[in-house]
Amino acid sequence: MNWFDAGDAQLHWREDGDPDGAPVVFSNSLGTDLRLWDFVLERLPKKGLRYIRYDTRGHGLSSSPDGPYGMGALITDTERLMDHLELKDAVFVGLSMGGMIAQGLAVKRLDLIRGVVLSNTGAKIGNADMWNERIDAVTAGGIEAVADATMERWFSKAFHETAELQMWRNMLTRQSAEGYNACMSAIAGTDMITVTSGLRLPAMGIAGSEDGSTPPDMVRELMGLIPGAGYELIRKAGHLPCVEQPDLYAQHLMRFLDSIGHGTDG
Ligand SMILES: O=C(O)CCC(=O)CC(=O)O
Repeated sequence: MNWFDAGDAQLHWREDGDPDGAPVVFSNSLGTDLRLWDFVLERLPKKGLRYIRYDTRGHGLSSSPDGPYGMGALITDTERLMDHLELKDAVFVGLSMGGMIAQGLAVKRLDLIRGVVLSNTGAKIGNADMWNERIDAVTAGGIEAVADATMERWFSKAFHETAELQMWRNMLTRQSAEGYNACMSAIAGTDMITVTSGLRLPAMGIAGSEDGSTPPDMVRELMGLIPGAGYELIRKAGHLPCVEQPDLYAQHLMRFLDSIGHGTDG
């Protein structure tokens, strides 16, 4: 178990794979912790690549400083963790909120980032009314109050028939309500359209055909901002295709890494 003091937040992080390998950093979505990536990591090679993941502040085992947060704080946490671990030229895989962190970090510290996978995310997600409504609901009734609706957005119809759904619902409802709300404020205040349009780096988007949070059109539009970016649509998956379709997710990720020689170019 690893714990890093990022200043006003303490971050829980984990490392897998080859300690001497090329770094791949994973960043989670709202309401999840670093276990989000378990199924994908099981399918990735043990040699040549070093996998780093962490719990965003307000989530998992990381601390939950008083909110609201700005996206800048979430980006700075990640920057500090990567500096602490002396990571350079990493491929950064960010899902939803994690994808916003990826965009901001690439704009701020391109030296840290060799390429980005922007999964189930956008340059801007939702609008102020939508986020304020959800923050109010959680303030009044806790995360439980929004959990069923969230499962509808996160997972495909078929996944709702599985017993596993309850596990992910538990992950959501066991997050800190204060941390969850504080991160919603960060997303609500984020619009990356202008800055992401200036990014020039290898990039791939991943969307889920049944994503009720960040639908395929939103991801396609985002990838249209970055010249040369790839785009993959994963069918039979909602907002978390790394959970529902980990084989395909790992295959797309490996294809992207291979296409830029990450982990194979010495
Ligand atoms: O998943 C995220 O990081 C933000 C997008 C969202 O609202 C997810 C959800 O529907 O709960």
